[in-house]
Amino acid sequence: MKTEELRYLQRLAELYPTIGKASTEIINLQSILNLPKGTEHFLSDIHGEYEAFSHVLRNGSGAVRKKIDDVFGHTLSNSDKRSLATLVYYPKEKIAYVKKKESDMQNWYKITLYRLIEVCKTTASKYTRSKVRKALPSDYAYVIEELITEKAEVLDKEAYYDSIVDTIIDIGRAENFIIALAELIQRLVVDHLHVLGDIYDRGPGPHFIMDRLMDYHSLDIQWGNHDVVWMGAAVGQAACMATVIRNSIRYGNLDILEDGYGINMMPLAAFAMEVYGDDPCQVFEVHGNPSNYNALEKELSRKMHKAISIIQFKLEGVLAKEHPDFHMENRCVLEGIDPEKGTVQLPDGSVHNLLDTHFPTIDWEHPYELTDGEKEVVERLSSAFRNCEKLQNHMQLLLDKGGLYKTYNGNLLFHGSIPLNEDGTLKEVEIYGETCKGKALYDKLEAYVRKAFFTVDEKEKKASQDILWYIWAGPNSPLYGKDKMTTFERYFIADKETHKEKKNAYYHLWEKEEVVNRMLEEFGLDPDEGHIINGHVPVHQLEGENPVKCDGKVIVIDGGFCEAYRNVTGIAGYTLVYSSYGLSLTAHEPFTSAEDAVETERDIVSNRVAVRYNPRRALVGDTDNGKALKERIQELKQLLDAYRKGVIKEKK
Ligand SMILES: O=P(O)(O)OC[C@H]1O[C@](O)(COP(=O)(O)O)[C@@H](O)[C@@H]1O
Ligand SMILES: [Mn+2]
Repeated sequence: MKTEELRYLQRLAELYPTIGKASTEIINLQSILNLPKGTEHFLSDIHGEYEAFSHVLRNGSGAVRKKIDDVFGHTLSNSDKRSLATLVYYPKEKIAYVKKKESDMQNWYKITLYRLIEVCKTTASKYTRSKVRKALPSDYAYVIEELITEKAEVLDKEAYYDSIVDTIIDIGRAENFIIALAELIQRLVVDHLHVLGDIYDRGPGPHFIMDRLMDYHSLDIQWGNHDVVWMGAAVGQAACMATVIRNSIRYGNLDILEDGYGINMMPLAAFAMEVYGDDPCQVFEVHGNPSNYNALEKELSRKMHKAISIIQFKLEGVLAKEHPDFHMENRCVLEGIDPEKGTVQLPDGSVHNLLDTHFPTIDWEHPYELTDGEKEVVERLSSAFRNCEKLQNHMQLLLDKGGLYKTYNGNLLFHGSIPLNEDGTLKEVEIYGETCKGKALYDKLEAYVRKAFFTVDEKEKKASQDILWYIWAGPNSPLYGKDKMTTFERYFIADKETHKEKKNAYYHLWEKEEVVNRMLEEFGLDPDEGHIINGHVPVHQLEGENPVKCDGKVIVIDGGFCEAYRNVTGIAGYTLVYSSYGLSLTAHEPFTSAEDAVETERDIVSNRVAVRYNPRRALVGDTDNGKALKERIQELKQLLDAYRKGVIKEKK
């Protein structure tokens, strides 16, 4: 035996100091391998829609309802099953609703408790006892364990369960207990959550989503371009910060910054009032014209919207010039403005009339230079972002649980795309003088994201922070995946041709099997078994687009959590569930409200489409975790051998 091997086994022996202990662990691990694989749940492009997100987590994209169907089959009516499902999603609200109508609550409690216990039993049966125990609410851990574990030695099981349930009702704990069971079912139905990016922007509640993710039991996140621009804002990258503020104002969501994160917008408001006081700022209308704003607030929002947009265009011009290798010179738009004629010449040479010609802060000799007033706004806001504890905690979660991509149980997950050439080969991208492609490109960019937060070298910090802006909107950024971001054009030019953003080759080559196979192989995955799963581009269901590409090898799950994009998607998004039976895609109807969900008992799951059935039920042994467990078993067997051969001494 080599010395390193021996040293490793000696360390293992500290954890399993006897033949007995090592043997027990082998048996335990071996039994886990034979349990069904846990269910994975994939969500993407949540875009601040907290309520819809919360609903989908509660119902596991149909996984809860499927469990109820499995447990009760034809023994319960459809309407009873629907009621039970709603109770699992919204236990508190549903109980309150039932109380208004039901005359015999004692009886309802009893029936409901029995039904929930049955669902819990089946849901828990695919996990080890110790895993279930960890998921149990501490108040009721003991009782629930009693109720969901088969009691072989109790002769009159019915009487035993009856007495427990009756006691729960008698002592007035039925409601609490029902809530605890419902939440336990929600938790056990989904073993692991994947969030494929774009948690932030457009919708009103990204901070609530982050809070919920903070205490989610098992998760990973693939950063979206919108998440990365928030990371940029959090480290004080000024162009990213201006973008985040602009997006928040544009969607009438300043509350997120002010109330959610406690970032005071007064410096920007005061500046906007001073500089754009008489300017109606018509092209900076707030999206959706929020009804909760009064006329004055709307006017102020437009001024702030314009003020921060101009700041953003200036900062972007500076960055694009500073980093020619980013190839974002087409974002140097201000220099093309002819203030006299009221036109702009875009970097492609085309000239267009401007919809707004009032630029009081632009010095035409130096169009990208911030005025003193703008500088002060940027400095004060940047300090507020950098010092916001809650924002920093949320970003820390993105760093801890997230990355630019993930390989998990044979599948490749990322938010946007993989830069490709038209011939399907991986595209070489230059980052600060180094060219890389495919996985290496992803790895390099991810390292820069982390450096942006943690490096102490000032030069490296600035370079890394600027990369965050590149990832947000750069032409070869895998997360952005389009040739340019036409934000300026959308505000200032009527001609829609100038608004077009061309998607990179990935978005049509994803139908070509040999290209998809190559991408999977690039990330070390088996192309016969694996799938690529991504979000970022809304699936235009209304135009007949299918979220499943390349015969099921690529699955696109951005479908329209984002309300603003509902007119093209037509539905409220796709989510994916990967259980031991296979992969299934769920289409969701628009979510209205929790009250509506409780009253109408609607699942908002409009249909579930199988993408792939497993030929046999997948077991833990087939998963990545299973592979790790098998390795551990091998090591433990070597340890046993070492004990038996006397190479290592037992410590009794
Ligand atoms: O419609 P909005 O919110 O103004 O956003 C438009 C911008 O958002 C983007 O689509 C990026 O956001 P997504 O990552 O959600 O697609 C840009 O390509 C586009 O310029
Ligand atoms: Mn995106």
